Amino acid sequence: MSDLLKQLGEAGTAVWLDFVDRKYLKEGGLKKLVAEDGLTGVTSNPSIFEKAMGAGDTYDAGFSEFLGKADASVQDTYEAQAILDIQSAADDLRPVYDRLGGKDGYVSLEVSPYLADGTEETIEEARRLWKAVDRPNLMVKVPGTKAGGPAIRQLIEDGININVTLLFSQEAYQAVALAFVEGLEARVKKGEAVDGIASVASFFVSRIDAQIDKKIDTRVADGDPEADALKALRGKVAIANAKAAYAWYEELVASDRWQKLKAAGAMPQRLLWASTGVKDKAYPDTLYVDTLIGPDTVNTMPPATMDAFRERGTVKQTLTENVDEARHVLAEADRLGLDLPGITDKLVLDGVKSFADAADALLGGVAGKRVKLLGDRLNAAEEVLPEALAEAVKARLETARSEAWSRRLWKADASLWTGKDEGKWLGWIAAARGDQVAGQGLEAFAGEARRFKHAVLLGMGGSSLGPEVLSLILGSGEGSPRLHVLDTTDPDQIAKVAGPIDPKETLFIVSSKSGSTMEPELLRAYFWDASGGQGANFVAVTDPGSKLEATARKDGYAHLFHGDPQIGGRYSVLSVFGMVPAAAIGIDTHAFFEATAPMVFSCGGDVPPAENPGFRLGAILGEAALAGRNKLTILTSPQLAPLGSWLEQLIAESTGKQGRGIVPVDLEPLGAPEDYGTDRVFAWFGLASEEEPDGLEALAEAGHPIVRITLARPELIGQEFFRWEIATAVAGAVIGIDPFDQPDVEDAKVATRKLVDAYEQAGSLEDETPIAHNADFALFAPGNAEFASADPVELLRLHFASLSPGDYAGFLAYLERNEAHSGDMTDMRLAVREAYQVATVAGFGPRFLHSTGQAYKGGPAVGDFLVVTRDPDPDLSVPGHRASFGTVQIAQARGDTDVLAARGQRVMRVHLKKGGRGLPALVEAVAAAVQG
Ligand SMILES: O=C(CO)[C@@H](O)[C@H](O)[C@H](O)[C@H](O)COP(=O)(O)O
Ligand SMILES: O=C[C@H](O)COP(=O)(O)O
Repeated sequence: MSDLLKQLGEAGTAVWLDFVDRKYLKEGGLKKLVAEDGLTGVTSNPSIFEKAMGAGDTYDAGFSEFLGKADASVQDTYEAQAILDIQSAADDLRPVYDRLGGKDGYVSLEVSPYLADGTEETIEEARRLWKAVDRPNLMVKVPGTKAGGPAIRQLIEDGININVTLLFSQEAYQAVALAFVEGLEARVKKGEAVDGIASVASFFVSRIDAQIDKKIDTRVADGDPEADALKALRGKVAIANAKAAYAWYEELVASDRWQKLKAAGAMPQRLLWASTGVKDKAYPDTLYVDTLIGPDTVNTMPPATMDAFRERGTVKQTLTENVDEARHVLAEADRLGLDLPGITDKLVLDGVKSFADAADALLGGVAGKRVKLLGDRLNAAEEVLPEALAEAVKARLETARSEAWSRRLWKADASLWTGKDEGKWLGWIAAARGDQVAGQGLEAFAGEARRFKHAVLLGMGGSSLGPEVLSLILGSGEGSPRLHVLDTTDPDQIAKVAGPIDPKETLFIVSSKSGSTMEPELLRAYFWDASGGQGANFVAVTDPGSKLEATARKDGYAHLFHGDPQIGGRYSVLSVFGMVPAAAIGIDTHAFFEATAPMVFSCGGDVPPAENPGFRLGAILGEAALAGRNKLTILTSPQLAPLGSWLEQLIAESTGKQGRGIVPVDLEPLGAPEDYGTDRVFAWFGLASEEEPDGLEALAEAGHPIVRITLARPELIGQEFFRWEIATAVAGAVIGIDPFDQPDVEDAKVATRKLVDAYEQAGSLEDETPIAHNADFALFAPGNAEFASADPVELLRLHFASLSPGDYAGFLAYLERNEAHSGDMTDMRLAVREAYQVATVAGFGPRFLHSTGQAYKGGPAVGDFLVVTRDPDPDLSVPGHRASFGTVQIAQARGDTDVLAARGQRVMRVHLKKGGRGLPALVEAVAAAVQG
């Protein structure tokens, strides 16, 4: 066997291997090279790990062992394996390191390429990797970018061995060489040792020729008059560039400045030739080794180059040979306008990008394997999309990958949306790991709550819908109270809850982020009075400093739980707003977060968009909306049905604004494919144990887009909270809106407030004149608009007749939310859907005002609304207020109807008459109207 590689090492160029792979290490490949070829080092980079881990199953055992220990992020899952490989390679090289007294025997591990622009992050990561690998013969690789320079200086000062990578130009090399010197000098100044600190400067070779040669070939083909001079430079510039760098190195180590450090024991930063596999097959495959041999250098070779050199390399001191000729080559390149500086600048950027791309591919691959290994610990999602949408989603995910959306979202980068204050609204990400509730004493509170028979939650929207989902899907624990959610001003509904409970045996949870929302304030006043002012039975959940906090303190509430001001209401279920009520009813919040964690990690900033379930879903929702499929139709198995109300608020309030966005459609019974227009996307939620309804598959077959989500058990519902929060934020980025504001909810609140204030003054609401009426109901139109007929059914017919494809019909009832009313609403929806094949939505007021109301007012102006009111009987008065609950409810209906009309929606109000047949009469009239 040839000993050319050994000779190469003896000639001063250390032989390093540019390759790592677990199987190779396990089979003793590296040890063999050390023994037979005098190998003294190893380098790795993101592309190398991508090749090693991306294909095959070598790493699967390692991944599953790691995932078995604890759930972990994709980055940690990958990194744990990379560190094991690097440690193993370092151990194989340890005898070399010991034998050479630390002069060689190193293994390199690169910091994340995503950090190439961040000095502080690079320093932090390098320190972390140094500690984690815990081997003296590790070199941490740091890119020699602008941000990398100061990091290198600091890390050398720390005493960490550094391999500076991605060096292409003389300037960049000289800058990092000086950073290295400065780092050592800083140590000397502090009286710290400088011996034993190793560094290499990785100067890339073949990539330069690949670019220069391409330029030369184009110009020659184009008949450049300097064709001969250009051709003479082919395959020469990269080597000349490397030789010039070495010449500068020689000057540096001869300088007084360096000699002082040398006297203190410092080792020089060797030049390492990287990218030494030839790219042009016309060149000898040992070109970038043969030509770059000289003292105190390193050549890191891919296996094929190493094999080639072993067979036919030439060992000769070439680096210091023909230096003048090298300078001439560089001068010629300059004279001929080949723009080496431009090329090297671009190569740095391309290099960072290509390592980032490799890291994306690697992390994407690991994410895929992780999903398989997690099995049903992670909720499944399966998508069936029509071709055009599938293409658009694919393209969006690729854009999102190259623009680093997942990392940017996790870093709260507002430029992902409209660049306003979005970055201040991402507290829900940390909350999903349980961070927001940690230390709030939920376990003790859960224990205390067991003395109550009932728990009544008073709150709206983000403060009520999440807790309702948790209580309806998971139920109360043994011995813990039952939860009743009151998010209404409807007197019947309030009485339904107030009637059966004994306030002394009831825990009241007053929940309002702002602490100033009207409904919970009125409900608080009502139940405070009913309880006889029992502070021990009340707890408050609110943001710090709110009006509710002041009330809770004044009235001696048993507990005050603070929310995070960086979490908007609809994103707050995994913070105290969801978890305090959950704890109160005996849900083990610790176990809940543990069950949620796999999705939080799957949706992590380190998981590229295509493999990231939250980003995938967000891309689907966003692209579908852009293509006119903006009605997200929620279908669920019976047990998961309560999720829809929470989802409605999240989607509608986050995306429905500026005339754009997604209108969620919940509780509309599943129909046949022809019942639906082309404006739908379907989301199905089911438990693995439940049967999927027939008909779902028919929708997919008919070309409707469907995402099917399956949970192994109900306790995994927290995963859907997080998946959909991420997806909604991403859809917002695709649609181009701020998913964290709700500009139109406020308008309805203002309109209501005006009416209620007027009532408090005058004792009555302003009179209105119906446009038509019959024995059962009267019809009102905003602004008392003129209508063509006085026949209510005819007016309803005209109202619905304006529906065209892509529109939707809405039924908004300011009534008790009960089964009978819900059933009647469903009947009206189905009648309209059957007649016009449009999407239909329904909501109970004022509950929907804090949820879908945003999209109805601010979203696409294609809604056709019927608002239903009645005079409550009996009404309920609110202690300390002139206006009763019933009056407030009517005021809310009238105020919102006016705002809807002002936003260009078609809207009519139907007032059910006292003594009439109620909602069934309207059901009949609607059926007659749409059939007529
Ligand atoms: O460690 C280093 C440099 O320190 C090497 O792994 C370096 O990244 C590689 O040699 C290059 O990335 C390979 O470049 P190329 O052959 O793909 O052009
Ligand atoms: O979703 C939010 C609702 O409008 C309620 O807001 P709040 O929690 O500040 O009372």
